[in-house]
Amino acid sequence: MATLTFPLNDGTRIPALAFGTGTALYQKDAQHAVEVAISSGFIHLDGAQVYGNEESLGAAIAASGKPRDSLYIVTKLGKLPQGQTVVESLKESLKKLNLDYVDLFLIHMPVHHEGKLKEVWKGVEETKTQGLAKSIGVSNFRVKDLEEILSVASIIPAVNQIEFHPYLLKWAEPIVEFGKKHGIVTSSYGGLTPIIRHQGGPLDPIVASIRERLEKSRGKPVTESQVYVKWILQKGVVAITTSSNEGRVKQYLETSEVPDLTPEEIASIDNAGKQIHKRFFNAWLEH
Ligand SMILES: NC(=O)C1=CN([C@@H]2O[C@H](COP(=O)(O)OP(=O)(O)OC[C@H]3O[C@@H](n4cnc5c(N)ncnc54)[C@H](O)[C@@H]3O)[C@@H](O)[C@H]2O)C=CC1
Ligand SMILES: O=CCc1c[nH]c2ccccc12
Repeated sequence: MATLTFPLNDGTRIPALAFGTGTALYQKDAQHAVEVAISSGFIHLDGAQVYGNEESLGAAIAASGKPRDSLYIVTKLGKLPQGQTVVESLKESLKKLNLDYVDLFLIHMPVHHEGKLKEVWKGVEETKTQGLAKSIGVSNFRVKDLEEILSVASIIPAVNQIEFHPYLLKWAEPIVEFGKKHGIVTSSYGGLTPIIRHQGGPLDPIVASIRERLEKSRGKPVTESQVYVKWILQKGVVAITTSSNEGRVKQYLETSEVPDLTPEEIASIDNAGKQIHKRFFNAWLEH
């Protein structure tokens, strides 16, 4: 089955389902997990400087034997050491990844660059101009952070990666809508939170019944995690998940075979999700 992709504002396309490397499951060594993900069919791999495992991501890419242009590799800029430029920082990452370019380069967190965000964005633009990154974007940006860089941007960010699940929808929806207005695709992490980090909430019976309906319609097993991934994708949001369990890796990819949720089902998840506000990453975003 063809990989679902979303168009970006720079003419490229981003694969809608991604495998993440920023988890305590792998810590400094994501090589095995990424090898399993690639051999299972993932092409979009989400890395970051702060994960401290770019070498192992690079080793898995090399071991896969896949042509470079068949994979979609992301890394994120961490705090910049005094005196280092953004271009120099990405070059260091590329060395660790053993790559000539990344497909997408993101500012990981605006709080890493207090008072210097505009300057840093200009540096990120330079990485694209030099061909070190095909696309550029941001992560954990609120509307006010996006507005700050848009005020100086020659290149509009292509992507904003944020925590996104129904229990954070009230917070995230205005960011997604702002992104749509400005041609910025939202990418999500933490999407399985209602299953793995906040069970027992109002979504549980609703998603259980949607899962059952989809399973009957598909004629093959459907899991609740696939329902959440479907919900994310049908909102036009990229879904980043991860697992060291091969069965779950394959299950994420099989989401493409699951029938669509109806507009009513999506609305029922939205409404139940909005009854609660839960954030599990980057607590500073609450302030
Ligand atoms: N930009 C940022 O600040 C952040 C980015 N990320 C990126 O997102 C990636 C995905 O991370 P998460 O959001 O934590 O992913 P997630 O919310 O999809 O959770 C993944 C975890 O859930 C487990 N899981 C999956 N299905 C399950 C099930 N049915 N029952 C029980 N457990 C199940 C997996 O084995 C894995 O441990 C990271 O690896 C990283 O690349 C993550 C956090 C912050
Ligand atoms: O990307 C966000 C979550 C994360 C995973 N590992 C680290 C290490 C340092 C900062 C954030 C994270």
